[in-house]
Formats: sequence, C-alpha cells, structure tokens
Amino acid sequence: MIEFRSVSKRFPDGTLAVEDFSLVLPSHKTTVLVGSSGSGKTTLLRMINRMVDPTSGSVEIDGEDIATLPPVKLRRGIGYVMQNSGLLPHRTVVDNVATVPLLRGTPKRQARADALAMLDTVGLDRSLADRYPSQLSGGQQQRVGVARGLAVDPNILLMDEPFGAVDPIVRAELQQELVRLQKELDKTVVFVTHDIEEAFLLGDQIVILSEGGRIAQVGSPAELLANPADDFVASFVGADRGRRALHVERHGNEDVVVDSDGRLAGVLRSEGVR
Ligand SMILES: Nc1ncnc2c1ncn2[C@@H]1O[C@H](COP(=O)(O)OP(=O)(O)OP(=O)(O)O)[C@@H](O)[C@H]1O
Repeated sequence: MIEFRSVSKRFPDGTLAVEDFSLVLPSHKTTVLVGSSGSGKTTLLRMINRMVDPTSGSVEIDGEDIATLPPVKLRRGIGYVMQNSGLLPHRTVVDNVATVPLLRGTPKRQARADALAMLDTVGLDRSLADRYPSQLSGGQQQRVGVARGLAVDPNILLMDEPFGAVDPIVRAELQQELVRLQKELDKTVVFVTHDIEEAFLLGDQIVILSEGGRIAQVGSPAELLANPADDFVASFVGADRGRRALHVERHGNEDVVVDSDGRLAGVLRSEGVR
C-alpha cells in the first residue's frame, strides 16, 4: 500500500500545491485522484515516484519511507504513463517499450521478446512494433505508453490523465481496456483525471480534491454518489443536478427506470431475478 502522511509541497516560487495531505492507497486497487485544474493531482502523483519530493511529511510504500530510496531505483519499479504518452520520438515502438528493462540490465533479445508480448497485452498488433511514434494514431500511442509503463512489471502504475488527449470514442475504448487489464494484472493503480465519469468507471477508491490538495471526500463511487459530504462534492459528482437521479415508472407489468430527462435507463428487477 501507498501512504501519504501529512504531506505538503511548496514550490520554490512560494506556491503551496499540497497542504497536509494524508491518505492510504490500498494495494491492488485503483485510486483515482480527481479535481479541477491546479488542485495538486499531478504533484501528489509525482511524489509517489519522487519526481517531486515533499517539503514536509512523508510518503511510504509498504511501510518504507521512499525518501530513503534512490529515486532512479524507485522509478524503475514504478510504471508511469503520461497524457501525451511521453514516447521517445526517435525510437521504434518496441524500443520504447523495452527502454527501461534494458536500463535495468535485461538482455536485448529478451527485452525485445518481452516488449512484443506486452504489445499483445495492451491490444496492439505486433506489426506496429517497428514503427515510430509519429506513425501511430493518438490512441495507439497511448497504448504504447501503457505497455511501456507495464514493461518492468511494476507493482504500482501511475497514470496522469493518460487518455486526456484522445477523442471520446478512442478514450472509451482505452478506458474499457484498462478495466480489463486491471482485472488481469491486479496492480496498484493511481490515476489522475479531471473527469468524474472516468473516475467512476475506473476507481475503486475516488479522492475528490479541491485546491491545495485538500480532500473534499474519499470513497467508492457508490459512497460518493449516495452520501456526498457537501455541496462541492454533490456538484462534482452530479448528484445535485438530477443528472444521475433516476426514478421508477410503472409500464404494464414492468417497472422501468427513467432518468431526469425522461430517457429510459433500464428495467427494474428484484435481486436475483434475471
Ligand atoms: N514546478 C512548479 N513550480 C511552481 N508551481 C507549481 C509547479 N508545479 C505545479 N505548480 C503549481 O502547483 C499547483 C498544483 O499543480 P498540479 O499540476 O499538481 O495540479 P493538477 O491538479 O495536476 O492540475 P492539472 O489538472 O491542470 O494538471 C498549481 O497551482 C500549479 O501552478
């Protein structure tokens, strides 16, 4: 598990990006940090692999204070996927995926074989292996980014708005793919987004942040929707707008569920009946 203990981050220019943040991120679960721009999501994420060090407080992984670990070593064991994929433009797809394993000393032939297998895992055709990133679509580039993040078989995968720059259809595909991958790989995933729908889809634990990394509420999607802590959360999760408020209408012998705009959402069945 990852634990933030009273973590604050003040940047040299005086910006207090995160103030006294404490949270446990359970292992083998997906925690989604969601909040508006500037709420400190990226800063928090980057403190997990020491791309940013806290000004005060500590971050622990499985009980070990990561300030005591060399950053380079730590990072090689943590997958990191960025919004614009962060691929090296002058390296082929397969070489991009194999970069970190090679740095860790995996023999070249083995690293290539592993990288090709990883393309299969993220649903990319091996025929793309020798292309350069610019010869791929945005969605394909993001898949390569995910493959690269997973290439070192990390326990922890950090994802910073990885699907933010692709069109909505590809984005939905990538989200479904991540749901599938997470079932299969069972990593501890920390995912940053400003999209609450994405958070609801992917998160076991959702952390709603307001400015300065302040936690507005932590909970499962159901908890947040059923019991929003305040108006800010209610508005953020859409509980206030009636958008998610469904009601039941009787049609003949069936109860159907209808949304606030009168659109049909489904049929109501008592539990156990299919
Ligand atoms: N290197 C830096 N130096 C100074 N201020 C910084 C630095 N990096 C981030 N900040 C500031 O810290 C605050 C939090 O930034 P951060 O990038 O963590 O937010 P975010 O929630 O990820 O935002 P976004 O959704 O826009 O990516 C912002 O006010 C930002 O301007």
